[in-house]
Amino acid sequence: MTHSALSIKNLSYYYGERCALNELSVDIAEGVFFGLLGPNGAGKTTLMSLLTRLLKPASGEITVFNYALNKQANQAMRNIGVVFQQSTLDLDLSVAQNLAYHGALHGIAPKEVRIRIQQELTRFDLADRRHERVRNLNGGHRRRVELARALLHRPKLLLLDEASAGLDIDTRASLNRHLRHLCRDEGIAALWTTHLIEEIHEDDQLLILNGGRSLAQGQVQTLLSKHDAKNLPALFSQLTRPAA
Ligand SMILES: Nc1ncnc2c1ncn2[C@@H]1O[C@H](COP(=O)(O)OP(=O)(O)OP(=O)(O)O)[C@@H](O)[C@H]1O
Repeated sequence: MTHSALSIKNLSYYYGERCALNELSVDIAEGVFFGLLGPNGAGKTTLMSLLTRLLKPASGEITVFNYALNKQANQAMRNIGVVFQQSTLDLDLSVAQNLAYHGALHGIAPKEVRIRIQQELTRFDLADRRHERVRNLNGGHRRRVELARALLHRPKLLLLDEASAGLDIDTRASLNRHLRHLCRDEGIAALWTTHLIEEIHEDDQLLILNGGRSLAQGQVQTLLSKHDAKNLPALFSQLTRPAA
């Protein structure tokens, strides 16, 4: 039986009068790579901020592995790993130091932290860079360090806000592939937000968000048949085109 990793029900958020998210509902099962596609201003970062408790919803419910985010925040947050749009690495610390701080923040014993750092850096092909300052790494390697850090406390749900922003095409594709393997091989659920259509595949689960509203949700192939669209770019422009 598959379990729900993330359940969002009727979630709304306002900046003053401006509605940034309007009654959004989403369900993501464990082990699923879930794409969230939306143009600039769609509400992607607002959603990420609500999911990580940086913002408080105006209304609605968020549940992570059956823990209500507002009432059982510690249990819910323990299951979440995050990669924000803007890098949050300390450039003057080494790769290993950045990860060690994260481990300490999560209350993991130092010996165990050292073991996990080695495991995660090996997974991302960065073991030989562990003592290097983050400042000396290129953009793709920095992103991999952020992913390694996000996984250090062994979360079962990863939230990635435009994690591939600013990377070249090959590095973006490799990061995207890596995430898909994590979902498939380790049962981790990932919410991958992007405004780049090519990062979404035809067998992915997808939410198209625009103006804070869900325009479509489901498996891409099913959505294409339902809306009689020949491919995802066509569907996206059909759904997001302003009314004449
Ligand atoms: N701090 C803020 N104050 C007022 N309005 C805001 C604020 N942050 C975002 N908004 C507005 O809320 C809406 C959703 O913005 P959000 O940043 O969540 O979208 P996004 O999909 O992440 O966009 P992008 O792809 O450009 O990062 C937009 O209309 C935006 O202008």
